[in-house]
Amino acid sequence: MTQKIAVLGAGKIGEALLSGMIRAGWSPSDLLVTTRRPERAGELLTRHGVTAVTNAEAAKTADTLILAVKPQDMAALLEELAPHVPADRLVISAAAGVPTAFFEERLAEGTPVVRVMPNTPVLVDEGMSVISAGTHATEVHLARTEEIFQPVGKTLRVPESQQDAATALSGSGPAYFYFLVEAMTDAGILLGLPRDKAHDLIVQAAIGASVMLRDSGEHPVKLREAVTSPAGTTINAIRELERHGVRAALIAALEAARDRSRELASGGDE
Ligand SMILES: NC(=O)C1=CN([C@@H]2O[C@H](COP(=O)(O)OP(=O)(O)OC[C@H]3O[C@@H](n4cnc5c(N)ncnc54)[C@H](O)[C@@H]3O)[C@@H](O)[C@H]2O)C=CC1
Ligand SMILES: O=C(O)[C@@H]1CCC=N1
Repeated sequence: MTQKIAVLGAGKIGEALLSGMIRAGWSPSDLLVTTRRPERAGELLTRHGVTAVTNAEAAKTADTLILAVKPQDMAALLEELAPHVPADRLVISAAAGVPTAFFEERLAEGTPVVRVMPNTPVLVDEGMSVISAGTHATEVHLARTEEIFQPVGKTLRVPESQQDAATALSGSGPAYFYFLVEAMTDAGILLGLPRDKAHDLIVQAAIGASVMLRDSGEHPVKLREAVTSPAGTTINAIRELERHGVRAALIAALEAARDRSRELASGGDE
């Protein structure tokens, strides 16, 4: 069997994965992409040297298919693919919400399906890809999936019942941090700093805090306490964050993301 990998629906996350696989040493000649628009196929060829084919050709020639279209487009893609996917192909879905059963019902009996929730930091090899096996996916299929996703960050296996929560925390997670940086940069403007300086200060605080969280082994409460001097500046800010219900807002926000992931289980409602 060929060892080709095809990314079907090479948009933001599909291209991020593609670039990661090339950085990790996959030869562009062993990779295929499918796109809806010919201009997009041209862009991917120029940027990554990867050839675009039709979905049917990808299904016939690649041993691993990574489906990276929107949940709302997944039913149509599967309808197009199903007649061409032999049951020995590994089908990996990166779509939010859509359960492995959705694919299994539409593909040949016995097709191994793995559900993965990556996030955009795969672009800088700092992604997190949360992985769950479908009914027919074995250790071999999970290991193959990890081989693809580990070079672009970390991987974590979870039972599929935890994927909607993982999507809310990890798939969407980077967006919350960008939102916070944006809001804190606005605060810097209010305090009279030029925007570029405010941005640099907040980004470096975020990087420093992230590295300490990752490398110190300390609980975040301990790290925050070390910043919070008695009768100092930080505690005044923390009091305002608590007064404005930021903790509750974050809990509600992630719950809403989890709920949307659940709604997308049937391929979404557009
Ligand atoms: N953007 C993100 O941070 C993450 C996205 N995802 C998932 O990845 C999937 C894609 O999301 P994005 O990359 O953000 O969306 P996107 O809209 O950038 O990419 C989807 C691509 O699929 C193409 N497409 C649609 N139908 C097609 C078909 N039948 N054949 C070939 N190409 C087709 C579209 O033209 C588009 O380029 C979604 O299911 C999303 O839930 C998962 C984790 C993170
Ligand atoms: O917003 C979304 O639906 C996708 C899935 C996780 C991150 N982006």
